[in-house]
Amino acid sequence: MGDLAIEVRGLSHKYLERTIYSDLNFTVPKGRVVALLGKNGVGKTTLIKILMGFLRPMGGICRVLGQDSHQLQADTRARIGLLFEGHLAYEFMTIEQIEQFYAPFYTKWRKELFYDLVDRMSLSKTHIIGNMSCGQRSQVVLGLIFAQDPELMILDDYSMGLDAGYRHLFLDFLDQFLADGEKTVFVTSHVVQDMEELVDDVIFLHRGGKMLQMPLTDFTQSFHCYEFEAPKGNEPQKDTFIRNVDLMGGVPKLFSFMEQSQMQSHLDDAWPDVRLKQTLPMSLEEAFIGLTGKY
Ligand SMILES: Nc1ncnc2c1ncn2[C@@H]1O[C@H](COP(=O)(O)OP(=O)(O)OP(=O)(O)O)[C@@H](O)[C@H]1O
Repeated sequence: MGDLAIEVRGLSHKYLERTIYSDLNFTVPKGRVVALLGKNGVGKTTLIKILMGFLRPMGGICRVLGQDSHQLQADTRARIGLLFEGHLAYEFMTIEQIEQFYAPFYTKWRKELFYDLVDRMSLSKTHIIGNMSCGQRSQVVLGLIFAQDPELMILDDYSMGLDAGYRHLFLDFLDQFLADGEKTVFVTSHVVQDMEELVDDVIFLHRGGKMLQMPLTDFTQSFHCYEFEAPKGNEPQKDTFIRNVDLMGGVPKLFSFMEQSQMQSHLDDAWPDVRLKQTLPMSLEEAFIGLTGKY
């Protein structure tokens, strides 16, 4: 238990009649980098609200650094660096003022890390945050999070508004932050390709709360994309083993965790006119879409 940064057991939540999760279970061991991936609206931000105690779940257990998430003590919160929807509440402050405002709350405050990131924007320290671009504000927020030197970083869509250069700069900072192997990061992102270098485990969250958690390397090795041929109108459909079928783009493809020979046997039984042609290489983003669908 003491080795878990996040523990979610039997979690359920609803908005009116809409079930977001009915029995969500996963853990984030300390020292791991875990990405929560899912399509728009599956409940990623809701989960982060629950983890931080902003929202009380309707059922189940949610513990963060060993404490119930809706009863997190102030000293536990100070060990968590949170990026929440990329926004800053104190937009009337200047760069200098916000750094001075945050510093006393954190015992391990590292001012130099804040300025290391923020100085790269070549803005005066007296620049008011409310007058910055969306990406510049994100940069300030990220600087504030790194300066906290948190044990656990929870990042809800860190890429918001950052251009490709600043996004990669952030990833470099994150790499340094992770260097001692003791920090934990729980991240949601729509920039799936960034996750390839960064994360140890992925959690795919689907609509209605079904999920799949596995080491990223297991996912990339075991999830396959097959080109197939089938008589028109007799293409295979999704089932337990066929996770998705894509007929757009000229090359008909199906996606599955099954090896090619097993999948061909399955097709022989279920779709006798369908023949697999070859395994196609996939980027992580293509695999994500293959698993979750385009829409
Ligand atoms: N306070 C609320 N009241 C009613 N419905 C809500 C509320 N907050 C979120 N929802 C709905 O719950 C679902 C999950 O929302 P959430 O913001 O957690 O999704 P998400 O996975 O973070 O999406 P995105 O990737 O677009 O940021 C959405 O359908 C959303 O419309």
